[in-house]
Amino acid sequence: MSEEPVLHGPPVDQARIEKAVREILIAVGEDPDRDGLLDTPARVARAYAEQFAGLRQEPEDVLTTVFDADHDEMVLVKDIEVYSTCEHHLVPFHGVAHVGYTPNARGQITGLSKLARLVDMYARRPQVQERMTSQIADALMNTLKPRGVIVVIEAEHLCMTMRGVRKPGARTVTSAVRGDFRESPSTRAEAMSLILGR
Ligand SMILES: Nc1nc2c(ncn2[C@@H]2O[C@H](COP(=O)(O)OP(=O)(O)OP(=O)(O)O)[C@@H](O)[C@H]2O)c(=O)[nH]1
Ligand SMILES: [Zn+2]
Repeated sequence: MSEEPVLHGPPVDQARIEKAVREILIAVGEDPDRDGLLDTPARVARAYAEQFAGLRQEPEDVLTTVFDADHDEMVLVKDIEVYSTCEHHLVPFHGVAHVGYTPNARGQITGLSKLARLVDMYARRPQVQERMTSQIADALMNTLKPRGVIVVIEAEHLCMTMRGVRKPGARTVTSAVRGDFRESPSTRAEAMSLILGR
């Protein structure tokens, strides 16, 4: 489905972002009134409204479809492309997320796309990778009540590549395991081998 996401709370204050971006341009020694930069503050405001839309969404807005199915074994969606914004430098980090769960005894499952939507929702906030990983796992546990959840995110942080320590290619891997993935080493090992077996 391509429906517009439900957003809660006041809309992004675009005028305020525009004012701030103009100030930043002046502060770095640019002329915000030159031709190429005239529309930049408004563009950044629109881009931020999109990049941070997840601040005004909750998991229930995204995990809208729950089916009863006769399947109570692992479901895993691999290689969900993820773009987020590092909350320390406001530059992107990007990579892939792998999200798996074991349905509960009733065999309750959700639409596969909803797992990717959940990743997107948390990615569209100022983030650190560790928190985003746990938030996705906890949201799935709370809404779908599965027997367990595993979330693994592999990402490259532009704050580590384009600036600062400058280590292009360094990838950060984070994982969050809940329920049977935490308790049972064999369940976790099965998921990890499916995730790593490309
Ligand atoms: N744990 C964690 N750290 C992150 C993430 N994104 C960025 N960082 C780190 O946040 C840290 C911020 O460190 P500071 O020393 O406060 O900032 P800084 O002077 O800009 O640090 P450098 O990046 O080392 O130049 C850096 O080490 C970043 O690599 C993330 O998702 N998780
Ligand atoms: Zn950063």
